[in-house]
Amino acid sequence: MKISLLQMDVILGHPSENRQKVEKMFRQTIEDAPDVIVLPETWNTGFFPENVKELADLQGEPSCSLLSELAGEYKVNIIGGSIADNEKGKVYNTNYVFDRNGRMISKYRKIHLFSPSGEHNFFEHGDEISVYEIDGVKAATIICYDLRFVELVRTLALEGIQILFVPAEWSHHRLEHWKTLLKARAVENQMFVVAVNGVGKAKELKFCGNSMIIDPWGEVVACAGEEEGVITGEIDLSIIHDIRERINVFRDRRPGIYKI
Ligand SMILES: NC(=O)CCC(=O)C(=O)O
Repeated sequence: MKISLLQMDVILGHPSENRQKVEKMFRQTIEDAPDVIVLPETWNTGFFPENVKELADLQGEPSCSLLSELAGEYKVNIIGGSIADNEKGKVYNTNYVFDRNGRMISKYRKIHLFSPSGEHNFFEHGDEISVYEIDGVKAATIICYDLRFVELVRTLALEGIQILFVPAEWSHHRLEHWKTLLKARAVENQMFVVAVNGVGKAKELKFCGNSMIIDPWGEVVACAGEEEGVITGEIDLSIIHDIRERINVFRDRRPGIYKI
């Protein structure tokens, strides 16, 4: 499976420019013939302007129509990063996923809002996980700060996912946390982790890029720098079977002892 990561410099507070940018980057990327294209967090508004409620999409529109059309036209799966999404006056940080026919197959709302930036004062949190299949492979999306919650990712692993997608707008101050936590989630859950971060700045906040694909052994398959651009990597899903044969942590777990 070939996966392309759109590492964007999202323009804070300018959704229509960001949609144009996504379309342009997407059309460049498609020349690599990927099976899956992944976007970063809040790529419509940026993370996040004070007037996010006014700028947010209305129940996914117009961003969902754009992604659905691109997915259908180019017959490619799209993990739509996340968008600020206004539903009945409440704003959610929402991931939508589209299959090769342009059909929406998953909707996930960020469960853990990043309180140090006051995200909880502007957004509502989601309450549900969403597991989906792309080309027959079980996968799920979590969003940025969700990465710190080991319980959430283990829950998804126990649902049988093989690929975890992580759109983000992660701060440069915590670049080492980003790299370490992505690797840890891949190794401890014996799955692929595909993480797409932003670059550039939103006011004082600088994002660290370093979008990457990590295999279940913790090896980095592809990694971006700190500039806007696209990276593509190929993953071999048979590695999962191999590692679980050799070190079967799912068989050896002792859930009766754990408090979570
Ligand atoms: N957008 C976010 O959720 C930011 C999370 C972050 O930077 C972190 O350190 O966690």
